[in-house]
Amino acid sequence: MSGNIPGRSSGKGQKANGNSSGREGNRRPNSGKSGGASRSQQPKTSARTLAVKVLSAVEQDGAYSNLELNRRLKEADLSPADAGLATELVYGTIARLNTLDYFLERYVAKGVSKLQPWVRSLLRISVYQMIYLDRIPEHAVVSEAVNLAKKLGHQGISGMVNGVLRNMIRNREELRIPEHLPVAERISLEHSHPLWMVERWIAQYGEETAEAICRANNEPPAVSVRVNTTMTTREKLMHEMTSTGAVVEASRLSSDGILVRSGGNMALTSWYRDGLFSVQDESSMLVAEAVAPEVDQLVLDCCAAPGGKTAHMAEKMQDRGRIVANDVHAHKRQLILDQAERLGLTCIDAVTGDALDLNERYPEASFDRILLDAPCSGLGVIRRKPDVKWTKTVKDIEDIAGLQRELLDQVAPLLKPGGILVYSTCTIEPAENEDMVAGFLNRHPEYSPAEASVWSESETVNLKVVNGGIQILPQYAHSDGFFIARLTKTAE
Ligand SMILES: C[S@@+](CC[C@H](N)C(=O)[O-])C[C@H]1O[C@@H](n2cnc3c(N)ncnc32)[C@H](O)[C@@H]1O
Repeated sequence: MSGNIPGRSSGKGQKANGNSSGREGNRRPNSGKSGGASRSQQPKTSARTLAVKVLSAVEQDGAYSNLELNRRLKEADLSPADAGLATELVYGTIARLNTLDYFLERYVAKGVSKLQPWVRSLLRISVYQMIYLDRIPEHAVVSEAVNLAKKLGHQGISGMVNGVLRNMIRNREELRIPEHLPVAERISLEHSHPLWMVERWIAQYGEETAEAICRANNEPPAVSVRVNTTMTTREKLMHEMTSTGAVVEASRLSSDGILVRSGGNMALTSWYRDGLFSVQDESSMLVAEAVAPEVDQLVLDCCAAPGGKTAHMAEKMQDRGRIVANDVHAHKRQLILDQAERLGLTCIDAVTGDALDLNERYPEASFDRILLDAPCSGLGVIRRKPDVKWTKTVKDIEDIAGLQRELLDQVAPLLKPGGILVYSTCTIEPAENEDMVAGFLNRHPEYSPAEASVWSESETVNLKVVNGGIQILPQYAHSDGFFIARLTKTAE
């Protein structure tokens, strides 16, 4: 027998029903002051019922877990603690899916895949609580599951659920990953990632780094905010936050970033409403730092929505100059405009169109800076979006790399000689990152890596810069996995 399955640190040792979702950041729903003004009557549903319904909809209807969860939380009017538990159960169960099924498979006579989706979800959330949330007593897990099975199904199903869970508790010693598995299989089960992904990362990064990536992907993401430097300074804002009891520290990655160790849901604060900051991951803040736009410059943001990095660049330009913020989806234009308005930024011109056609809309050598924050496989943000692990395929990576290559080629002529082109992704896949940039530099001899001094202010100084690019892995600074390359066009 090998060692215990690593538990989620956020879940261990907290009070039952504590708001422990741990997955903070911009997707955490209904935490902080939420919960509804009047909960004098019984809530319409329980945390576990809600979690089962969300997970079943994700599996059966292909619903997005965050959207489905937010929608149901809004309808349900749960207490903040129960909303936190429902959130933890949904994201935790998705994050640990293959490991939970591995254990369940031995105890479900007809096989996990033959169960009705809601029964499968109920068993999964129950085993998740047993293994990863030791604050909830096992007898409570079983009785909650049995009651829920009676409510949603019938006597036969509740009997089966009772039998499976009690049997697992009786044989708790067996809820371990066996020793002597091939290394990729062990990592896949211990850290709950698909085998193909683990094998791919071992081939690309080696065993030790691949395991560290997988381990980091199960950590709760940190909460960080980016100061709107057109309105205040990091020091002033940190001082204000601290004076209200929040625990904050300066980001060591970005000079505009603040890490919020505790302080509730930042998106519900008056500072956020008044535009003093935006909620953003630290790695992602480094993208605008790499662009380093200057006052009065003309900047093109090719794939801009929802506009986080556009706004950061506008702040860096002290809102002077012009940023063309383009996105292919018409409905996302409003997201960019809303951000700009909240942050009091007026230099952003939000436009709709395919970035592959930008070179038909603008003359060659128009822009001082170009940002291509490309659509990507998203394998750097698994902590925030665990579904990505189970939905992405090798084919998706190949397809998106094809689009990235075309996008780069199409926007390249639009940069002025001497200008800066930044290419970034929130993935850790070399085919979309360093290999993509190496290929681009081969096809475009007019481009070369730009000087890398922009990185020297931050902790990224220790990262290897290859072809003008840095690869941040999620375990380096406990921020999102990101790739950022900074290229320049020579005069000819
Ligand atoms: C990684 S996100 C950009 C995030 C954004 N830079 C930010 O910081 O908020 C990629 C964006 O590319 C857009 N997109 C995808 N394909 C595109 C295309 N062919 N042309 C323009 N935008 C595209 C998507 O709608 C998505 O909003």
